[in-house]
Amino acid sequence: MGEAPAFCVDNLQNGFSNGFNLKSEGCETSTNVGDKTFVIGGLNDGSTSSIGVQIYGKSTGKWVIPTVLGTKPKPCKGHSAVLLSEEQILIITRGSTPDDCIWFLEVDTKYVKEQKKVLGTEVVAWSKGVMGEAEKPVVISGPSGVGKGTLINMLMKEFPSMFGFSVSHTTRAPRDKEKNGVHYHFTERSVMEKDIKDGKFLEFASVHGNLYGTSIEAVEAVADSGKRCILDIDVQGARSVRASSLDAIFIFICPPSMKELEERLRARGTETEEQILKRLRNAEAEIEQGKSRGIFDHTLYNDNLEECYKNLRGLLGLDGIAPTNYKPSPKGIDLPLNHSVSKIDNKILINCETPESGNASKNLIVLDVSSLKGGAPGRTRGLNVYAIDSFSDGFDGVHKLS
Ligand SMILES: Nc1ncnc2c1ncn2[C@@H]1O[C@H](COP(=O)(O)OP(=O)(O)OP(=O)(O)O)[C@@H](O)[C@H]1O
Ligand SMILES: Nc1nc2c(ncn2[C@@H]2O[C@H](COP(=O)(O)O)[C@@H](O)[C@H]2O)c(=O)[nH]1
Repeated sequence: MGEAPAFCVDNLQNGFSNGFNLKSEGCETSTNVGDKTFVIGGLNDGSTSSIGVQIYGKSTGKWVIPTVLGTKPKPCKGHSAVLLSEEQILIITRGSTPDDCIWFLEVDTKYVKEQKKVLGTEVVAWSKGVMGEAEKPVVISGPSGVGKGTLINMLMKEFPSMFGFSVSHTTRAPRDKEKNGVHYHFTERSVMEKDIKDGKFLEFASVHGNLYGTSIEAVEAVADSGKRCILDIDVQGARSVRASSLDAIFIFICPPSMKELEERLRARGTETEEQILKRLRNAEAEIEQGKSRGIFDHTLYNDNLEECYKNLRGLLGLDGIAPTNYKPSPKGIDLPLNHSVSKIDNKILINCETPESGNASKNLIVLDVSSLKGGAPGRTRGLNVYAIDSFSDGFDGVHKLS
């Protein structure tokens, strides 16, 4: 802390960043946000550069290396940075795949502010941009044995290309037939506690004597596959996610009675007598919290399984949708290496040059950021992209890319 970073460009204090907070040449950019300058970029190995973040305090005259949360962009051939608001910087990477070129660096969002308090350091958070109106994640909660897993399996079986499961971490021992990385990431408590401390979890809770948690990576992996994320978490976890910026639908599954819940837990045969009694004791409090206001958008009673599943399908807007007709949303934009970036209101204009028979023909890609949703931890949804073709030879037409 305090020393200028190795990749620092000259003259930062003398106006390195231009008046539009936009710079697209070289392997690093600098963006002014309030009295801080965010220098993004880094060490260049000749062909690609890895994206690091350093903060220069204009009033303190000191450099700070922040805690960086979320998965950062892969090494690329440079990037452009555009200040969207006092909260976030849009990063467009060069030489990346179409699904990996639009990123957001959150510098002062609600999530970043909270994490600054928790971690006691400067914090920034990466969130990848997702094209189009990706559907909200679905949080399913309810007492142990109520049938959450059964209902989720039915959804995933009927709509395999639509839903993806957020694989949680847990310190509990695997049951017969449970596979590491599929049902859970089974982990040591000390490892999980360190990862929690390092900000890798969207939420975590102590449930029935073990630690359970949803990693940011688990949710991002599903979003990256173009699928709608389903989380199976307890009520404490649901409350934490509700307080986060993950804009989700929250559904509480309620048993028809405690007697029926006990019978289901016993019939499942996966817990010892002591564990069954502990889960039943906890169930009463969970049901009470589940019914209280403020966490859940919907409650479904799982008495008859088929009926409950039909209601769940209805809630998620799946009635009348043929599973085979579902196509994951478009993945991204194919940007040429040479492009320049500018901003007008909520539109980011990307000028792409393609040399054709001696004449440079230009295409303009318009990135509409007026309807962004979600953000770190997780993905930023709602990016819309339009292309305007060959405007050097005259207007050729507009077409929507997402
Ligand atoms: N409507 C239902 N009627 C009868 N049995 C059911 C019903 N729904 C689920 N079950 C059965 O109840 C048992 C518990 O279901 P499941 O494992 O899906 O619960 P869960 O809520 O995911 O539990 P946990 O939170 O412990 O993972 C399973 O054996 C399942 O087959
Ligand atoms: N807060 C969280 N709760 C979770 C998560 N993953 C699962 N769970 C909940 O734990 C109980 C017990 O699950 P089991 O597999 O041991 O029967 C159940 O209510 C789950 O919903 C998580 O990541 N975070």
